[in-house]
Amino acid sequence: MEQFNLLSYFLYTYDEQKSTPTSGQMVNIGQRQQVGRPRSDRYQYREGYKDKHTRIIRQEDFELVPQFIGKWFPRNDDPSCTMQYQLTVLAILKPWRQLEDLVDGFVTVSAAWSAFVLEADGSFASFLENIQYFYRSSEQSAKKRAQEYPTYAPDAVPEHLHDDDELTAESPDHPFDIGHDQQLPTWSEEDIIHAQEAINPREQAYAQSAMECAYEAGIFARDYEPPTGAQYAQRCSPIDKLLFEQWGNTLAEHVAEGGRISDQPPWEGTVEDSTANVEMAAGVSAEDDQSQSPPEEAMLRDILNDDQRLVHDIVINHLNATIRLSQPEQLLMIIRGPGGTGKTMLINAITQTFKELGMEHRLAKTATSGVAATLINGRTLHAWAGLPIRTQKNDNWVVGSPPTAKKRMRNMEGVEYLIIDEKSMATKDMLAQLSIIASQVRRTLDIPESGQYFGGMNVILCGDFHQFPPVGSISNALFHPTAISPLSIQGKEIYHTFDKVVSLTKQMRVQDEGWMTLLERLRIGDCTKDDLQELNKLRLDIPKNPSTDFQQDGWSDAVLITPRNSARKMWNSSALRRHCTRTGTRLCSCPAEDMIGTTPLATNMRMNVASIKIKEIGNLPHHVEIAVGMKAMVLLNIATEADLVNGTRGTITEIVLDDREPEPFTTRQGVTMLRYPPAVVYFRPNSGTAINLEGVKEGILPIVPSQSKFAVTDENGKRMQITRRQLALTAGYAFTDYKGQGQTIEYVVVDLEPPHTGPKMTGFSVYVALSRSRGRKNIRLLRGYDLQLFIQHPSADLKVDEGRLEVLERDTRWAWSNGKRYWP
Ligand SMILES: Nc1ncnc2c1ncn2[C@@H]1O[C@H](COP(=O)(O)OP(=O)(O)OP(=O)(O)O)[C@@H](O)[C@H]1O
Repeated sequence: MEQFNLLSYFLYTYDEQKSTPTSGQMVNIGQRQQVGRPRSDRYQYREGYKDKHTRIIRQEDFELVPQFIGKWFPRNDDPSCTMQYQLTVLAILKPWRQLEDLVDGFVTVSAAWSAFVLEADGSFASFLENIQYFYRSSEQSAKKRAQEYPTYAPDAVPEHLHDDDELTAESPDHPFDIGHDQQLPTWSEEDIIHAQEAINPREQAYAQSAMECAYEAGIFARDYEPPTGAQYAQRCSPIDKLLFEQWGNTLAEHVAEGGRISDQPPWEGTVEDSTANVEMAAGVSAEDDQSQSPPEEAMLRDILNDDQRLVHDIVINHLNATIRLSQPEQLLMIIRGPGGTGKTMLINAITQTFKELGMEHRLAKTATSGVAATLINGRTLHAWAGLPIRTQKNDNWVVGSPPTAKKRMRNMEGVEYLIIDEKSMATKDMLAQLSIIASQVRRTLDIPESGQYFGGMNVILCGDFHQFPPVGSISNALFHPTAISPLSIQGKEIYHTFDKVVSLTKQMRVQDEGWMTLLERLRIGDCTKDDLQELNKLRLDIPKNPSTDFQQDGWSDAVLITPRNSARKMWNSSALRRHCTRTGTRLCSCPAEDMIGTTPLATNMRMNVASIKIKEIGNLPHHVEIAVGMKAMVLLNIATEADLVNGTRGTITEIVLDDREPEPFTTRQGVTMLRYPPAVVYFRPNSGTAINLEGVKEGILPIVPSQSKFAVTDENGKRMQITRRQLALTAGYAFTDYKGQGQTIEYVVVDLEPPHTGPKMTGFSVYVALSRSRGRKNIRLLRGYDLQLFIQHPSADLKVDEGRLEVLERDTRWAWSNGKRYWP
């Protein structure tokens, strides 16, 4: 074995404990008998090393493929890394025990290398050839790409490769021609795109198998060729561009300023999908769907069910006492209720009554997420109260920076009632911070000291603890008993002072009784055998189930809810190609525009950026694919007040290209590769919009590229600040379960297959995903699921807290129904 090199040592030998009988042998006590393969050769380790082990040479027909972890091997034609190349190859192919054996008495590495090359056998040459093959292939594809698409990456292919000569095995880059002076770029455009799109193989496998189910079910064809003859979008003029930028700034101000623009009919925000282009499926008539659009003049309180009405009346009764200056005791109330029981509708009804009484300035509506805030025409709690995103030791978040302090004063002035929706995502820390900030601001506003939490402000927590818990850890959730930091201890105390509790129980979204009871049991992990059979009937991957016609209106644009981004991306990509093929529209790929100051990034820097996580570059993707008429979703809070927030869904109605855009190039796959993000895309949000910009059609909002700034270290270790411009948009045919929270979806395909990587699925995520539809007619399961999530409660701690809330609710209802109206 002395002559084994590192590669052959690992490929052809393995380690085993001396006492274990080897495979291929059968040992009989008494009479030793050998059956099967002959015994393998064994070698002792050197004295002092692994005494109880032997090294065994593998049987001849045993095949292993080596996988080298780490960066690619250095190339043989780059003089700057010749020594590294030679040492790497020697380390792998030359037998050695100590590192100095690599040079074997020679003075220089290059002399040791030459001596070794002279004696090396054929396998050595093919090993080197394989290393170099990678570089040759990479250059070939870069060259091909440059020919196909000259404007896309003019700097990616060096001048000398633009000639027509094919590189062959006899070309100057033969493995033994070391040291000629070709200076090639380290990365090709292909490498950069690979790095940008790099995805964990297990994630990829998860997504790929989701797509296989979709192909089998007839949701997508395996190949689509978007039409290349379709009309190109127009370029804008430099003057138009200024106007678009102005629009972008006007919208952006509505995040920073927080000023209301106009009043939106409250019910508009409760409707998930624009049904304008989507015909109702058989059996669900437009009349059935009246719940979505109450008549214009109706007072929403008139259509509330009994539970909704009880909450409404408790709050308004308190308001009336406040108006009469009766100084009612502080209202700290919890509204509970499974998804679809009308919490959002109730908040909108309460708002309407506040308005009717001329008291809207006394009410602030917030939610823990942007989408939930939009649905109630409110703000995120963080933005409204100026809550710190991350608290650091010396961070003076209580007083806040001057702009934050000013914003808090403006938002809280006059407010006596605060609604916080989506309480499942609120944390104990958040509640404590809010209480401290509100008390501090109210003191500044000269509101008499009450010694109460939130400075005496009335607070209503609304939502369903069975939906997503806070980002990070479930132990931060309000219901969870863990409280270690002073803030969370205080938050827990505050949460426990909420004493008025009402649950909404009547299901208003789901119209299918059987599905409703199944969801009720699923919520508490109490599904029966029949429930599971019922679920199986909805699975698309069970051949005996009746097939669903995915060409039919409604189903033809069904939305996927999946736990993983990888599956979301692949589904969106296919759905977008299907859209372009169906409608004859052009598919454009828009790259992000990255600059250092006014200079575009060099190739190596682009490669550095490609490998950074998208979250660290402001959530603006490397590429965005768009087409006119496509369903899209907004990725950032572009304009909270204009309902353009992270998760807003809508349709792209028009694309206008950047004025610098060169003649667009279309790939063989039918994708038009743009050089810059478009100057503007016009977007029609499904939930309507409260703002109308001059020069823009009603109901449409212009989206201009968003900007993010981030830092990257260059080859010399210097930090460089990069500005990225990109559309904060993605296709909206699939989204993650997290983004599904709070939405009603007309036709939905749900993927519950346990992911292979990352956080596990929970009872919460399964419940959120399955409770988006109105019934079994409109929902399908893409494939299997983890049974456990259906038969065990999602959280024992939640169960305990629910017991406590039930007692409070009994008291609340008893007092109310016995004529005690709480407040004078
Ligand atoms: N009293 C009512 N009369 C008619 N329709 C209603 C009523 N309450 C709610 N709805 C309708 O029921 C559907 C679900 O209501 P809503 O979105 O308010 O529920 P939710 O409890 O907020 O759901 P989630 O927890 O999933 O966000 C909506 O389409 C809404 O318009």
